[in-house]
Amino acid sequence: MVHKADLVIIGICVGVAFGILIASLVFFGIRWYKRRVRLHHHANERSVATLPIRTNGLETSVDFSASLSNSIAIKTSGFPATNSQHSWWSHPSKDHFASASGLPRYSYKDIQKATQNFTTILGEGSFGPVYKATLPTGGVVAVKVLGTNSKQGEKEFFTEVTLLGRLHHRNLVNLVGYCVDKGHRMLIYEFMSNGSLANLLYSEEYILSWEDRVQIALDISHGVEYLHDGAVPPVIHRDLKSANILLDQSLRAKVADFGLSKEEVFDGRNSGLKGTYGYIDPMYISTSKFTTKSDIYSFGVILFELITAIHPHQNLMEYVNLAAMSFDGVDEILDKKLVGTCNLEQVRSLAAIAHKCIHRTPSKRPSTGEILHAILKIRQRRLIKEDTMSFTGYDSSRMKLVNILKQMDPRDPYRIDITDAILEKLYNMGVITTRKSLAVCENLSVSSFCRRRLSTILVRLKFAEHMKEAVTYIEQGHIRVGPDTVIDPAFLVTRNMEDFITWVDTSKIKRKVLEYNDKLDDYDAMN
Ligand SMILES: Nc1ncnc2c1ncn2[C@@H]1O[C@H](COP(=O)(O)OP(=O)(O)OP(=O)(O)O)[C@@H](O)[C@H]1O
Repeated sequence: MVHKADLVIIGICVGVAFGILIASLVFFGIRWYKRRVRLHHHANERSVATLPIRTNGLETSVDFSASLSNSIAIKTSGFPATNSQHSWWSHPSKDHFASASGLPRYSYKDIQKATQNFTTILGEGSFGPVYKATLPTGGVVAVKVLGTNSKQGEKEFFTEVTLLGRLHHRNLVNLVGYCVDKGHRMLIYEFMSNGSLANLLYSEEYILSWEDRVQIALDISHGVEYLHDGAVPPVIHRDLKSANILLDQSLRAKVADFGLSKEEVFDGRNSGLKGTYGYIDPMYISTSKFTTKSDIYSFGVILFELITAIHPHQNLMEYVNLAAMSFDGVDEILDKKLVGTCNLEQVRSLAAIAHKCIHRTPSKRPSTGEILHAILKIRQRRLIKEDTMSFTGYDSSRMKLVNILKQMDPRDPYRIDITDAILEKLYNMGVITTRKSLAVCENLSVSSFCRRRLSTILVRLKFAEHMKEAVTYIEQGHIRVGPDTVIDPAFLVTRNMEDFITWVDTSKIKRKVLEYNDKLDDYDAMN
């Protein structure tokens, strides 16, 4: 009996102890849970559980806690320490470590001071002005101020902060902080001292060398490859263009403005399209489906810009399509600042890659990895060192001329008739739109591409007009234009109009050219 009572007491004690244990677990569990909820709530600042980010063209939601842990993991591996950014500012705001993105958050006052009360404007984009900000430590950043009353802007703002907190690559323009204060929203980026690729490419004064351009193409492909294949989930840029490629002090290129949901393109009505005209994949226009291959199309357009320095808004594609009609057509549309300074074989190889990128069928366009590999091969390929005149270009141009001349009637004593035959040929090729003489061709209303191509041909043909037994002499490697004058055939294939004119001015040939032009005028008068 006693034995039984002992057992009951022991049972009760064990039960009570077990109860206390369970109660403690529940108590601490609830405390832990509440703490987590508080932290989570704090992380979302305004009790927003998820924020939309754009991935692969689809709206999706990112769990903040996951995004936070991701951003921290990324930052510790590749991003300059957040603490060092903290020390850039004299009085960082209290909650400068924004948990949403893992990026530091700064006060309006901080930025106002760093931008000298917003007087250091760098430029203005569709989201608002961008200012240069100098930090107390001397560090420089770029501050993009988003429009205060733009609803879209607010969404972009959170989208970008969240997304950029997770993304990091040396060929992306990194977000280094942000500001939400008194209704102001700003994105703080690393400063790119050489501005945009578009600015440099289209500047009158600046010359981007061929080597720089190949390196820029490589840098862009690295950045886009990271977005497409390195980021999880993958990111489609949606607005790749030369204005969104920024260059640092060593001219290394970084992709900017990714992760932004762009405004619709305005074309007089609601287009529903996003991106920038001239860079938009035609397949996206017809299907409204935006994929990584649409980015590849835009990248192809940038590659053609690098080769030609022709802006997509200035009929770049028209030039490209016409140039595609012959193997070396791209030589004719090569940026004139590069003529004689680069290897034409490399130019053609890069153009071939660009052509693949703009293939009509998206699935036939290469991946960024493939593009990267192909550009690397161009750079690494051992090519014969050439001086200012590329022999590849020289030979092919010379052959072209020889072929044109060969197709003329060599028995014809009158050069004027030869000219006419050439015109006929150019007319049939679609290079010129009317069969007038060469002398007036320059004034014809031909497309700008044709004019450029025509001027090249004109330079060559004007010489041809003064040749005696032109074909024979060209084939022998020199040209006799009179009893005493032999022209270096290199001038026949020069693609630099200015060099040609200078040379003509200082040579005996000038008189001949003038005589020839007079003859043509007479010929025109007769017809
Ligand atoms: N991180 C940066 N460093 C230096 N300059 C910058 C930086 N970011 C933007 N800029 C400059 O600020 C200007 C505006 O840039 P922003 O990205 O807002 O517009 P955009 O790309 O030119 O046009 P859009 O917004 O229509 O795409 C441009 O001249 C750009 O070169």
